[in-house]
Amino acid sequence: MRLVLVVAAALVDGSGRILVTQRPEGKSMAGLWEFPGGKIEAGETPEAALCRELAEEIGVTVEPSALEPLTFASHTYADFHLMMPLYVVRRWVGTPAALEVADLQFVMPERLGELAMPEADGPLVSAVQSIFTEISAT
Ligand SMILES: Nc1nc2c([nH]c(=O)n2[C@@H]2O[C@H](COP(=O)(O)OP(=O)(O)OP(=O)(O)O)[C@@H](O)[C@H]2O)c(=O)[nH]1
Repeated sequence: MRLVLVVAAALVDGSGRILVTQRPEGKSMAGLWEFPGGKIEAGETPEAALCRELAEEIGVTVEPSALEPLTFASHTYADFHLMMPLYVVRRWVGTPAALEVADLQFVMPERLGELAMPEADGPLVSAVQSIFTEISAT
C-alpha cells in the first residue's frame, strides 16, 4: 500500500466559521469539499508545504508559527493510505480566493456535516466541531 503524505488546514475566521474548498474537475474526488492543503513534496517540511499550498490554492499568506496542530487523518483508500495532519489557522494575510480550487466557503462548524467531503475527513470534522463547540461554550 502506497503511503501518501498530505497536510491540511482549518482556517477559522473571527466568527468561528471554518474555511472549506471544493475539489476542481479533473482531480480525484472532484466536487467534494475539503480542508485546503495538499501533498508534501520531497525535501519539504509539512509546515512549509502547507504554507505553500495555502498561497497557491487560495492566495493567503500564513506564517509557519500560526499553524496549530489539531489532529490527523490516517485512512486507507482503495489505492493508497492517506496520512494527513490537520492544523488550525487563525491568522493569515489576504482574502481567501478560489485560485486553484473550484469554490470556497466559510461555514459554521456544526454545518460541516452537511457537506460532501472525502471519507478520510469524518474524524477531522468531529475534532473541529468538538474543539470549537468547547470554545464557544466557555
Ligand atoms: N487537501 C486535502 N486533501 C484531502 C482531504 N481529505 C482527503 O482525503 N484528501 C486527499 O488527499 C489528497 C490530496 O492531494 P492533492 O489534492 O494535493 O492531490 P492532487 O491535487 O494531486 O490530487 P490527486 O488525488 O488527483 O492526485 C487527495 O487524494 C485528496 O482526496 C482534505 O480534507 N484536504
